[in-house]
Amino acid sequence: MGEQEVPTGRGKRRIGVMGGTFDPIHHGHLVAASEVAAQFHLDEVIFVPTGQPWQKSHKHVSPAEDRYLMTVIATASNPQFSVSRSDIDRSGPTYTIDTLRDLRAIHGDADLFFITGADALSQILTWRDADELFSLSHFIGVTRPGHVLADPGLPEGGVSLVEVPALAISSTDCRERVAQGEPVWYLVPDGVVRYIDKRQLYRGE
Ligand SMILES: Nc1ncnc2c1ncn2[C@@H]1O[C@H](COP(=O)(O)OP(=O)(O)OP(=O)(O)O)[C@@H](O)[C@H]1O
Ligand SMILES: O=C(O)c1ccc[n+]([C@@H]2O[C@H](COP(=O)([O-])O)[C@@H](O)[C@H]2O)c1
Repeated sequence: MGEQEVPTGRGKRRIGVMGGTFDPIHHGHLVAASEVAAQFHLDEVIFVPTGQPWQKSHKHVSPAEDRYLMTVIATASNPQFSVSRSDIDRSGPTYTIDTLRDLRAIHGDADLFFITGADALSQILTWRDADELFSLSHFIGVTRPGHVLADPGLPEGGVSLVEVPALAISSTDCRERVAQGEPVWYLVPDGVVRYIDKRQLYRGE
């Protein structure tokens, strides 16, 4: 495991921000957050489920409350992990610029590190107010099987590229497996398997 040098204020709290639709949250998300927390000496990682992910508006997305609760269940046992309702409680489409402004308002002068997989990172210049994003947070792009990890042209020093253990898991695949009656044990945390079953998520998709 590498140790990462990143620009930061001395003595400031270091907070990772893991945004995602988490429909459902899976071990790929959790391993990415855990690995970045270790490599970047983060004090905590806040998972932020999206409210209305506008770039997924053509797809069916499960109710925000279900995605929030699955994220809480998945992260509950790790004292470094917490979950924010910021995006699901804000009305309208979810933009990371708003997420980061909300977190900055709450966490004062902490250093923020927004974690994205290689696929999300490659799209980042299409995000709302992309130019301003990089003044609010450092960005960390992580490897993801099937995707090329590269700096998509962010301002100098705005992004770090990090290798994390490869888990070829996607939420899409998990949903399809449930719909077809196939197991998702060990792809998602046990409590999330139980929650999907209890709420009958993804059955008719
Ligand atoms: N297996 C994985 N390894 C590394 N990063 C991942 C992995 N799966 C998702 N991510 C990253 O986690 C963040 C949230 O992802 P998201 O909730 O959209 O999951 P997903 O599996 O990509 O979902 P879907 O298949 O529905 O698009 C994104 O930055 C994404 O790139
Ligand atoms: O800000 C934007 O315009 C924007 C566009 C697409 C995705 N994002 C964020 O990227 C993160 C991963 O998104 P997704 O759709 O891959 O689950 C999540 O925090 C989203 O809010 C943000």
